[in-house]
Amino acid sequence: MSVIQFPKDFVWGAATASYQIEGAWNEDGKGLSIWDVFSHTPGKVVNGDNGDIACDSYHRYEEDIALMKELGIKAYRFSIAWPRIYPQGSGEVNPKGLEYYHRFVDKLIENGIEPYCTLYHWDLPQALQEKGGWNNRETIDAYLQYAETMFKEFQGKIKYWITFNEPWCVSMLSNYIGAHAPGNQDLQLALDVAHHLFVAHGKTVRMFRELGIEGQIGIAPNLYWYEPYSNRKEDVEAARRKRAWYNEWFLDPLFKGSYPQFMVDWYKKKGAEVNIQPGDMEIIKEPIDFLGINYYSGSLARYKENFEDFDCEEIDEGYEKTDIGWNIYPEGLYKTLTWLTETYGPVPIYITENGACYNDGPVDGRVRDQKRIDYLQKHIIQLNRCIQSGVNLKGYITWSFMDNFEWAEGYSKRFGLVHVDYNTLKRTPKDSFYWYRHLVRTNWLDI
Ligand SMILES: N#[N+]C[C@@H]1[C@@H](O)[C@H](O)[C@@H](O)[C@@H]2O[C@H]12
Repeated sequence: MSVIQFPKDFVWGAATASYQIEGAWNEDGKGLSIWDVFSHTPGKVVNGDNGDIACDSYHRYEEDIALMKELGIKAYRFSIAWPRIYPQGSGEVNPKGLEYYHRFVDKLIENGIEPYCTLYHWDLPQALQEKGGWNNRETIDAYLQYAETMFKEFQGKIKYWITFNEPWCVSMLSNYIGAHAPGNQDLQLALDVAHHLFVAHGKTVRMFRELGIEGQIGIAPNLYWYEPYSNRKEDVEAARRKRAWYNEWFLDPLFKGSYPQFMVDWYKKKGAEVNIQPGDMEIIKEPIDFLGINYYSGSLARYKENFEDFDCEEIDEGYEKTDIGWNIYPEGLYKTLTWLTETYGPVPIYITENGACYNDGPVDGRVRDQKRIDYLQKHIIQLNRCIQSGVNLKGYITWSFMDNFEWAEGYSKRFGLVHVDYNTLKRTPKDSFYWYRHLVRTNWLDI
C-alpha cells in the first residue's frame, strides 16, 4: 500500500447548483428562469423531468448541511438562482430571495463550511431571455446589478465568488448544439453569447475590486483533453482544434486578452466571427484570483475531412465509460492542468467539478457505488501528480454532493455522493460518501 499525502491547507469540498437541487420553482416571489421554461417544454428533457421540486433543498437545506457536516467538507460550492433575487432579471429586488440565501449561508458558516458561491449556473431570468438573453449586451448590465447586490449583501459572509459556470455550456451547448436552455442552434449566436459572458465577467471582477469586497473571485470553465490519434500533422492539428473549442477559446481571453487566432480563422471559414467592441478585451482580461476547473473526460482525436465542426473524429480506444457514456480518462486531468500552467502561468486552481455518473441505488439501505470511488480515486491521484509537477492547485470540489436534476438528462443520471429517492426525497449517503469522508478527514489517499 502507498500513501498519497495532500498539502495541509488543501481544500476538499462538494458542489451543487440552484436549479438542480432547490425546487420551489415558483415560491416566495421567485421569477421564471429559462430552465423552468425549457424543462416545461415537451421533448426537451428525458422523461419530461423538470426542476419544480428537484431535491427540495429550498426547504431541506438544514438536513443537507447536516450531511455536509458529517461528510466533513470544508467548502460547499452552490449557486444563487438569479430569478429569486431579481424575478424580472433587474429592477425590484425580491427580499424573500435574499432572506433565503442569508439563512442558507448562515447555516453553512455555523457548521464550519466555507461557502463558494457561483453567481450564474445557467438559470437566467426568463424576462431577460425575452429581451434577447445573453445575445443582448444589455443583459451584461442586468448581471452587473445582480452581482453588485450579492457582493454588498453577503460581504463578509461569502468570500469565494465564481462569476460563471462553464461558459462553453452557456454558449456552445445552449446556443449552438441546442441541447440546453434556451436551445438555439446558431454558431454566430454562440460566439456572441460567449463574448458577452466574458465582458460581463471582466466588468464584474473590476467592480468587485472597486467595491473593495473582501474575498476572491474567479470563473469556472469546463475543460477537456484530446490527444492526437497519431503524430501526423493532420491529427495533431485536429486534436488542437477540438481542445481549443473547449479550452483555449475560454481561457485565452481571460489571460491573454485575445481569442486564439487559429480558431478565429477557423470560425471565419464557417461564417462566424466575434463582434468585439472597443475596450472589450481589456475588460475581459481583468486579473482573477483563482480559476475553477470542471473536468470530466477526454478522448483521442483523429483528422476526418468535413467531419462535424472541426474535421476531427473521436476515436474510442475502449475507454471504460460512466453511466452517462463519458470516457474515464484521468490522465487527461493531468495533461489539462499541466498544459494550462505551462500556457497561462501558475494561476491558483480549484477543481470546481469532477465526478462520475453511476446510477446505483439502495440495496438493503446501502448504496454500493464502488465504480464512483474508483473514478474519484483515479482522478485524485492525478491531482497529486499535478501538485508534484508545480500546478498551483488549491482544492478539489467534487460533483456532486447529492444526486440532482441532470439538465436535459433529467433525473436519469446520478452524480451524487448522496443518493436521493425522488419519490420520497430521502437522502442516503453512498459508499463513496464514506470513502470521501475518510479522504477529507485524513487528507491522504491509501492506494
Ligand atoms: N453532466 N453533468 C454533470 C455536471 C452538471 O450537473 C453541472 O451542472 C455542470 O456544471 C457540468 O456538467 C457537469
